[in-house]
Amino acid sequence: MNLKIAVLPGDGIGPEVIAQAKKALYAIGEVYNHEFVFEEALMGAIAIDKTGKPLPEQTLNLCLNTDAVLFGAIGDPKYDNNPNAKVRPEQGLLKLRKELGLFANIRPIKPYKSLIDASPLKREIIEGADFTIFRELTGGAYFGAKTLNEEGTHASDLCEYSEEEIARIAHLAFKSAQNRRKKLTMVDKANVLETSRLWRKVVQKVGEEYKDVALDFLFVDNAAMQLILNPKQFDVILTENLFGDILSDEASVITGSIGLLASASLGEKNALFEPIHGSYPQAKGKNIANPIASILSAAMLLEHFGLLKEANVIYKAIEKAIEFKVVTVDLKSDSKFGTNEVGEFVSNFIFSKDDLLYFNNDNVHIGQSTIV
Ligand SMILES: NC(=O)c1ccc[n+]([C@@H]2O[C@H](COP(=O)([O-])OP(=O)(O)OC[C@H]3O[C@@H](n4cnc5c(N)ncnc54)[C@H](O)[C@@H]3O)[C@@H](O)[C@H]2O)c1
Ligand SMILES: CC(C)[C@H](C(=O)O)[C@@H](O)C(=O)O
Ligand SMILES: [Mg+2]
Repeated sequence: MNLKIAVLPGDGIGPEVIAQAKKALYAIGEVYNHEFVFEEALMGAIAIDKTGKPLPEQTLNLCLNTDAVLFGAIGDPKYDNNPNAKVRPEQGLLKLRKELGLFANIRPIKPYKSLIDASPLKREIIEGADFTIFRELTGGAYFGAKTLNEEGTHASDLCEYSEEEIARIAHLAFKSAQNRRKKLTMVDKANVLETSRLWRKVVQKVGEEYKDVALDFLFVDNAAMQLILNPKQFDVILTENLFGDILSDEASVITGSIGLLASASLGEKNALFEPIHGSYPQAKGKNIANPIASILSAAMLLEHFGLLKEANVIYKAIEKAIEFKVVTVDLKSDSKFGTNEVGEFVSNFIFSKDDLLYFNNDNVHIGQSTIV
């Protein structure tokens, strides 16, 4: 298969983790005879520094005219700590999501067996948890009208949703539930918010077309608690933009690190793949950021194009990296391995075609060669 992939490394740890995802895709291309053509472009704080804009036209045009986008992370403390900044890195990402029509952000959450103890939650609570969050990505308070009065003393963010915006992601979430354990939990704040009541009404109506899926509802405050108390109860969670953002960071704790969580952002025509974490500026340039979320985002990209065998090789490589403890310090505080070594392990695993992997003397070997 030939795929043109726009790569937006972004800020902070973005370039380091995306380099590892690219390595994995390159190895897949070589081993399975696919041609992946990568083209890099600017977005975020780095784009503001170089062009004055967080999403330059050139980047947007590239993303609109490509098969898929692989995105790292954006954001920089110089903007986070300055509420008066009018131009901000995050505007680039939001504009890109809107322009590409990426209304559904899919965030799978499943702890790895050998990492159960990396989570601060008890084994019996998280073992067997396996769910996916469908987060609406182009509506809600993120995109509604924003105001700030002249004195700078009063501000507002309008939260708006239309029936159509809710229905299109609801269909995707129900279809996903049909292929899983057939349960969909809609999370909202329908006891307070008008938009949430519209969500409930529309989701109930859409649900009539998916009678084999059990639909239930949770208020978001309770959902935040249930995620930690009993995450096994969830199969597919469907929610609006802001709640999905917050709940998915919370859910990452179940897996042991936010550095493990990947996502796919899908629209009618375009697709973007991104880790759920941010630019983690404290780790920039230190070779300590976990690249697994980005590598798994690349695997989701392959899956999106029907390259299931190839995606599974990456999933297996990550499982092996975790099993052999070739992981970054977020997962093992005394680890001697960094971002690059995890990425090397994964690409070596792909090139080795799963050939006799073993561990001795603190090194991982494939066949006769030492790979980390
Ligand atoms: N999609 C995105 O680009 C995105 C997402 C979230 C935040 N941000 C931006 O990132 C900047 C920092 O935000 P933040 O500190 O709230 O969130 P963050 O996700 O960057 O980091 C929060 C914490 O998560 C952990 N973490 C994150 N990524 C990790 C990784 N790959 N490996 C290991 N640990 C990791 C670290 O402990 C870190 O302190 C801000 O400017 C914010 O706007 C961007
Ligand atoms: C950086 C920010 C705009 C973004 C969001 O809130 O959507 C991030 O937190 C995410 O989860 O992708
Ligand atoms: Mg977020």
